[in-house]
Amino acid sequence: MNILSIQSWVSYGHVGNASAVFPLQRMGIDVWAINTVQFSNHTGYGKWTGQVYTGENVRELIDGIAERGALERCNGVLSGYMGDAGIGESILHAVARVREANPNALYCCDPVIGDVGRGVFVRPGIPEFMRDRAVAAADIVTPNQFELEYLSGTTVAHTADLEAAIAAVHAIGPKIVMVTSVRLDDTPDDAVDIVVSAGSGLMRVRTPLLPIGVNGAGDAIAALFFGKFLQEQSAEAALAHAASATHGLLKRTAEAGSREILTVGAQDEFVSPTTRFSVEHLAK
Ligand SMILES: Nc1ncnc2c1ncn2[C@@H]1O[C@H](COP(=O)(O)OP(=O)(O)O)[C@@H](O)[C@H]1O
Ligand SMILES: Cc1ncc(COP(=O)(O)O)c(C=O)c1O
Repeated sequence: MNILSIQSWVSYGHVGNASAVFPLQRMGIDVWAINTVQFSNHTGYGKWTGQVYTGENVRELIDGIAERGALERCNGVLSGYMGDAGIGESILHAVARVREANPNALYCCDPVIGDVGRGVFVRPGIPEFMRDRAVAAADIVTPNQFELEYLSGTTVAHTADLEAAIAAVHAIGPKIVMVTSVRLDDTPDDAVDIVVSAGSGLMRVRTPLLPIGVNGAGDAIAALFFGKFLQEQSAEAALAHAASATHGLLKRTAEAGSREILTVGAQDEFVSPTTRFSVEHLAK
């Protein structure tokens, strides 16, 4: 199994490819990583050093891999934090080239735009590119609740709003939608939900809310979901695994009092999560 993963790189800590690549490798998946930026650390610290790559930089790596004749063995493309809107076209170029070489390959787009606490944290043009181009090309999308509201142009407070917003995203193209960090008006104060729609009703995993705020969990959960989906061809199995593994990772991170997620220290969670949460099928 091979995944082409196009997202950010940080030297210190774990977001983007530095959060996604190792969990996938630990699951036995080979990852061909292309970095959209190389930063010292994630932008949640407020300060960082490093470079944002151009669309051309990203494109030449894709074309270089294609020249090796490898794309027919690529099972999926995963994209995340873009750095600059100009990189978007190169990601779609990658998706087109991979689909040409392997018509069964899937594209999973994590539409990294922002979150409830920080608002939009990407450069101008990226939110619009995600909404108008990337999501339309994707088979699977993994927005958090804030990003779901942006993509659907709606506000999500009740279950009916969530259903309508997810339906609006399906209408753009993706057959599978995973919404992370779902907190509705009836969500218990001590819980956080992950909701997946794969065509026939909503599936939900509810986990305890931990007393931490970290970056990179969204990148990990998208990778875990996509990897498991490609391995098992089951959205339910992918949801159960991704939610359980991410919870295990964050529980260990909270216990250690770490500002960075314990991608290496908690690696067993990516294979055998300590607590396996079950999937509920929500009634219509
Ligand atoms: N404080 C927390 N307590 C429990 N789970 C969390 C917490 N923060 C994140 N998670 C888990 O990680 C998932 C992804 O995190 P999220 O913050 O939504 O990612 P993103 O980076 O895309 O905003 C959430 O759906 C949830 O399962
Ligand atoms: C460089 C970089 N990549 C990716 C992300 C996305 O992180 P998260 O998984 O928390 O959405 C961030 C968020 O700050 C970032 O700074």
